[in-house]
Formats: sequence, structure tokens, C-alpha cells
Amino acid sequence: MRQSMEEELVMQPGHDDNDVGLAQILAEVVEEVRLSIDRDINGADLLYSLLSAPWLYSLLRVYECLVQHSQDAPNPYLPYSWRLSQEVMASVRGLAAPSSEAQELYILLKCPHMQALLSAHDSVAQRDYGPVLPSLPDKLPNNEEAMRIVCLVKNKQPLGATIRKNEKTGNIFIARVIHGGLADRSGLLHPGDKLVEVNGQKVRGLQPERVIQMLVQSHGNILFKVIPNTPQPTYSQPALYVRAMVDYSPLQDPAIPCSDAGMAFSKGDILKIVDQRDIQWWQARKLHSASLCCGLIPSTNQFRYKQRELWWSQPYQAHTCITPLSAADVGEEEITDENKCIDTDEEDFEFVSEEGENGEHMQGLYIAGFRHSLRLWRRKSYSKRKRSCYSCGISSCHNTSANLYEEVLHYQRHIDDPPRLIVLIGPSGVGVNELRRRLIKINPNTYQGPISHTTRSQKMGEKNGREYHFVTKEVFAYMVVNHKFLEYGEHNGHMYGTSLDSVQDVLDNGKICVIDLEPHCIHSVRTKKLKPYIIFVRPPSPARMRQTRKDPHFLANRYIKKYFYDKDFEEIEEASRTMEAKYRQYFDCVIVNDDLQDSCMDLFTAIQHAQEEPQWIPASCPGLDSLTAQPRLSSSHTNSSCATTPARQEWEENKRPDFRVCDVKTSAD
Ligand SMILES: Nc1ncnc2c1ncn2[C@@H]1O[C@H](COP(=O)(O)OP(=O)(O)OP(=O)(O)O)[C@@H](O)[C@H]1O
Repeated sequence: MRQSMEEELVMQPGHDDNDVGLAQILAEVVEEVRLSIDRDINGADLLYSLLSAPWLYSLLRVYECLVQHSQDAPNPYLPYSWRLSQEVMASVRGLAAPSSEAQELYILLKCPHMQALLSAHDSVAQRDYGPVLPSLPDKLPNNEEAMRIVCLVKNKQPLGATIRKNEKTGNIFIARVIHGGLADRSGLLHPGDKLVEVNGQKVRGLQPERVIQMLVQSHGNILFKVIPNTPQPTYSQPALYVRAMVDYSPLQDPAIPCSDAGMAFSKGDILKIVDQRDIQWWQARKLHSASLCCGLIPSTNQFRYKQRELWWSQPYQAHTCITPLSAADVGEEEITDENKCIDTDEEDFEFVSEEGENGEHMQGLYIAGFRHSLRLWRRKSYSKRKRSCYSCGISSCHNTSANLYEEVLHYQRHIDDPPRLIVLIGPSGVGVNELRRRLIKINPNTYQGPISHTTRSQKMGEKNGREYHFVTKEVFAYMVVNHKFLEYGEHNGHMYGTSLDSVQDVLDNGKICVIDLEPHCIHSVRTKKLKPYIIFVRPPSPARMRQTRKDPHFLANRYIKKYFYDKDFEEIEEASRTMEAKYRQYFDCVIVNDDLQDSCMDLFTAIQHAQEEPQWIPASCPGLDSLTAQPRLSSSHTNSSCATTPARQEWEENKRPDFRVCDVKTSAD
């Protein structure tokens, strides 16, 4: 083995004289060592003979030469891709008939971008980074804090940092660094860093406004001298996605430390919370927002711990869960032709022709549903109907403004998952039932409504479990107490309700269950199991309604004729506005029911979208397990393992809310 190595060294072709000399030296070394091992001599003699051997001196000389060579000349092993590319191009040029690949390679290598890239690569490979900073002095005084000089190039974007003054010491600190902002992307400024100078001017004792002015007035580069708040705790909290449950405007929030750094959002917006380290103010960005920079939003703790005034929510509106009225209460109302509840039991269902859309013969199909039973009641004036009829659902007394955010998950329905529940919501008269009825009629094998329960007596021709589940008052009451209903209500002294089980029956049959709900009952269906997709049906303008709703044919069929009046259209519009203002955070989709055919198509598309496309759905049942109850706070903001520098100490000690905080924003000019 040893012999073959020697041979390889000696026989290697292409070695010059020096190489041969070196090979000889190495061969001698190997031989000498072999002889030393074979001979049985004592260690001192062996060491002496080794140290005095001429080959050892030769080896040392070779080593010194190599070291000298590596310092003087560029390392031949470092990549010289640019030079190589020149050689390749010269070779291609020398070819009489270069192949198409060779020509393509030539064009590629000749391209200035490629040349620049290769040149940059060579520079980096040789660690040719430009000026080398002088090394730090050996002896730094122990009590002196390390200073960092940060140079940022001013551009149109905000700097993305806020500052705070310690009124006692006059020191200015970086209060916050906004994720995705210029300061954050530089990685050079951190919360708690003490600002010593800005563009060579000392800032201690200055008012934050003055510091901001200095920044605004500076052009080109901004030079910061800071005492870093080191070491920075690592922040590894995963992003949290939430749906905004309220409207928020930082400009109207007197509590925000810096309104410029705040982010406005509206009910229903999906927000990505990227930083929860601050107990009061989180950093978030709106999904699909073009801006890279995050903004401050109030944390849920503000509400939890401080019982802060809910200035960001809608003015409190009493929920529409109207308590049952006594017979006496009902009797007090003036009964007129306009407002009386007309018994529409005959119309509670509609019999669809026995011939299917595709000509196939079908069993009699009934489109049953809770809303039908209250339809004419709803047609009554909104102001009056509340006094004579009522409807309730699980959690219908839930105050929707109690939560700021609701945690959401990105959900893509798997082919084996049950279909999502489709919920239609809209002001009475907008056409919710018309759309639902048409949808089911067109494709009864795909869509179906749940069968409601009622306490009214069964009529001739009706079948239990087809038009309704006919139950006694006691059974109905039992179901109410045991939260079996998604929505229930009273009409003309009879109880009607849509049970969770009846919805489940439809889903278990593999059909898409389509229901309509009063909006205050939304919470009853917002469960992980049902994963409802909520569609709000909005009316067009009253003028358009006047044009399109001339023939209220279905309202009473042969029983009752009741036309829309101008007042109705205004009421529908008003009710729609109120509903949207209060509940739009729950709407996954809005359809404007203008032209009936178009609206049907929109509804069909929306349902397909709900079943097939990924959607944001609540991570938990909101009424019971909300984000407010369980904020996923980062543990890193309480990290106590950081070493403490004097600047950090001052920063930590003075973390009081009375500090002045201003935005260092450079876009203002
Ligand atoms: N886009 C439309 N164009 C014309 N007429 C429509 C349209 N949508 C609904 N209608 C008609 O308006 C009337 C009311 O519709 P529908 O009963 O579906 O309202 P609703 O929202 O269910 O209200 P309610 O709960 O009071 O019944 C019906 O006569 C219906 O045919």
C-alpha cells in the first residue's frame, strides 16, 4: 500500500522538477520511518536521528515556501469563474462550426448580467469585501457600553420605529421596531436601544418631537449612534391569524402610543398577527395588503385587564333576541290589516312539480323551512313586528362586540368531509327564500333544506317528517332547554324551530344543507362541525327594487295578495344596513339580489366556492372558547435570561406608560 502511494507520487505525469524533488523527499521520509520502525533501537536514538535527518530540513523549507506563496499570490484554488468564462468564450469563438448549444452558451456568458454575476461571485469567493475596519483596542474599560453606528438610507417608506423619552434621565430609546419596516429589515435597531446621536447631534434631553424633526429634515443617509440593548431575545412565536370583529381606527384612539404606527381595520378583515410581545399593542398586517410594514393594533389584553372603554365598537345595540311576550302584551298592540300576523300555515311548504329538471320522475318534493312559517310575520313593519312575534337561538344573546378578534384557520374541505352548511341571511323581503327555493328546485339531489319542528297540529295530507316534525309543546320545550334548536320562534301561538339534528340529517345524506337564519342566531351554527359558509343577501337600491319587485306572486299564492310599497323598500334597505353594520364580520360572501337570474348564478358560484376553495374559518367555537379568553401570548416577552446592560436596566425600569412615544417617520416630507 505504502509502496503504491510512493509510486503514484513519483510516476504522476505532468510534474515539474520541483514536484519530482518533493516526491523524492517524501519517499525518503517514508523509507526512514519504515526503517526506524523495523529497527529495535531506543527512543532517544530514534528521535536524534529523525531530527537531524536532511529530509526534515527539506520539508520545513518546503512548508515555509508554501506559506510565503499563499500570502503573496492569489490562491490558485479560489474560483476564477469570470476568467474561466473568458476562456470558454475564446474556445467557442475558435470553433469553425459551433453547435447550437455552444452558441447559446456563448450568448449567455457574454451577457453583461452574467459577467457581473461571475465577477461578484469571484469577489465574494476571495472575500474581497472592501474596506477592512481596524480591530478594536485590546483594553476596553469595563463600565463603557459598546456603541453601534447605524446608517440607514432614507427613502419614501416610514422608518418603522418609535422612540420614547425617559423624563428622569432625558435619555431617548427606541420604543418599538415595526415588523417589515425599514428599521426592522436593516436588523440594526432594536427596542430598548439607547439613541445617543442622530447625524452627529446628541439627542439626550431633547424632546422626541425635536428628534423626529431632525430625522425629517435629514436627506440621504441617516446616521444613528446607539447603545444596543443586547442581547436581543429571539422571538419565535408563530404568526396568528384572526378575523377582526370590530372596526378600528388608530386616528380616533386616544390610547394608542403612536397613531401613525397604528393600523386601521374593519370588521371581517383577516389579520396576521406577527408580534404579541407587547402586552398592550400587537403588530399585525392585513392579509393581501400590498404593504410589507405591520401596524400596531390593540391587544386583547387591553380589554381583559384594563376594562378599557369599548370605544372601538359599535354603540351598544340591544340584541334582537326578543323575550316572549305575554298574551296581554300581544293584545296591547293595535291589530290592523297592515300589521296583523296572517296564518300562512297553508303555505309553509311548496310542492314542486313531480317532473324533475332533467325530466326524471321524482317523489313529491317539499321545500320545508322555518322561515316560511314566519314569512308574512316578517313582512310586517319592522318596528311593530318585534312586539308580536319573536325568535331565538343558542347564544343569540351573545354581545358581538365583546371580542376584538376571532382566531381563524385556513380550511380546505377534503373530498371526504361532509359538505359545509350554507346559511343565507338577509332582511325580510330581500329574496332569501326565493333564492333558496330556486336553488333547491333546480338541483334537489344536491341541495336540501332541513325539516322544521312545530307544535301546531298536523293537517290533512301532511305527513310527519315531511312538511314538519309535529311535536307536542312539552317535547318542543324539552328541545329548547337542551339546546337542540339552531333557531326557534313563535307564530300565531305555535312554536316552530330548526333543529341541529335536522340539519345533520341533510348533511348525513351527502347533500348540501341550505338554511336561512335570523342574524342573531348566527352563533348557533358557527361550530367546527358545521363550518357554516354565511352568505348575506343584500337588496339593490330602493329604485331598483321598485322596478324588479312588481309581482309578489309567491307571497300568498292563492291565499293572500300583498304588494310591496315604497315604505317596504325603504325598510328593507334600512334593515339591510343595520344588519350589515352589526354582523358583517360573520359574512363570508355578499350577494346583491338585483336581477333574479344573476343572483341565482352568484349564489350557485358562492356555494361551489365554499365547498371547493380554501377559506378562513373560526379556529374554535367563538361563544365558548374565544381568543379573548385564551390569548396565545408569546412567552419571549417575559424572557429573563438576557444579560443586563446599564441601558437595558434603565429601559426595563422605566417601562411606564406615561412616556412620550412618537413615530420616527421619514415619509412625511
Ligand atoms: N331578484 C328578484 N327580482 C324580483 N323579485 C324578487 C327577487 N327576489 C325576490 N323577489 C320576490 O320578492 C318577494 C319576496 O321574496 P322572499 O319571500 O324570498 O323574501 P324573503 O327575503 O324570504 O323575505 P321573508 O322572509 O319576509 O319571506 C317574492 O315575491 C319574490 O319572488
